[in-house]
Amino acid sequence: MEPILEIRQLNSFYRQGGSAFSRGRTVQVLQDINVTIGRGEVLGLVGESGSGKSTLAKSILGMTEYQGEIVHHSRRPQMVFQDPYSSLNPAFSIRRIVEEPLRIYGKYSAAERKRRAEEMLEAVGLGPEFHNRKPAQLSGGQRQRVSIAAAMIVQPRLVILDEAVSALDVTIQDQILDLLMKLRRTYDLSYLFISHDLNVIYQCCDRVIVMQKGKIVEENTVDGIFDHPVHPYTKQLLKAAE
Ligand SMILES: Nc1ncnc2c1ncn2[C@@H]1O[C@H](COP(=O)(O)OP(=O)(O)OP(=O)(O)O)[C@@H](O)[C@H]1O
Repeated sequence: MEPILEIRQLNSFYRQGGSAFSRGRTVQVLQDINVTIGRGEVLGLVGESGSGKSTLAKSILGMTEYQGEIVHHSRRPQMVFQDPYSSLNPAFSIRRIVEEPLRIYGKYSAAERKRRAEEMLEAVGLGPEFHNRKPAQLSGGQRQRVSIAAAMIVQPRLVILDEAVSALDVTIQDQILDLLMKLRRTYDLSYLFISHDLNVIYQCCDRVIVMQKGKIVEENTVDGIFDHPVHPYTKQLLKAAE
C-alpha cells in the first residue's frame, strides 16, 4: 500500500494556563501513535468521547504541539467538520464560500475561481439555483455538501472527516456517505473518517483503528474489527452499538 500519510511515535500535547510570564503546563493527550493511511484508503477512527480522535486530526493539521513524526506524502490535508452551521460564513453566498479557499491561494483569476467553484458545486449535487443562496437558506445536508465542496476545491489528496455526518438524519447521512464515496473515486482521495457511530464506519471504511485514552488499542480491516474484535475495549464498543 502506497502511503499518503505516515505517523510514527506521535505524542501530542496541549498547553494549559499559559500567560505572558509563564508557559503554563502541558497535558499529554496522545501516546505513541503509529498510523499509516494508504493512497485511496478510507481509514476509520473510532473511540469514545475524549479518547483523542479530534486531537489526532488536529496534530495531522499541525494544530497541536507534538513529538514524533508526521510525514505527508501529498499536499496539505483538508478537514470537514461535524457542524456545517458554524463553519460556513453566514454573510457569503454559497459560491463565494466555495471560492474562498482559492482566493487564499491567490493564483486564480476571478473568472477561473467562479468556474472552479461552480464545477465543484455541481460535483456535490448543488446546481445553479443554489449559487447565490446564503447558508441559512439551505438544509443541513445541503450545508454539509457546501462544506465538502469548500474542502475539495483545493484538490487535496487526504480529507479528514471529523464526525462529518453525525449531525444528520439517517437518510441524509446515507446520501452524504454516497457522495463522499463518489468523490473519493472521482478524485482518488483518501479519507481519515472519524466517527463514534460504528454503523457509519462499517458502511464506508476499509480499515479501522480503535482509540482509548489517547492510545491505539486495536487496528484491523473493517471485517476483522467487526467479526473478530480482540481488545476488550473494541468488544465493549461493538456491544454498545448493537
Ligand atoms: N485545547 C485543549 N486543551 C486541553 N485539553 C484538551 C484540548 N482539547 C481537547 N483536550 C482534551 O484532550 C482529550 C481528547 O479530546 P479530543 O477532543 O481529541 O477527543 P475526541 O475523541 O475527539 O472526543 P469527542 O468524540 O467528544 O469529540 C480530552 O480529555 C480533552 O479534554
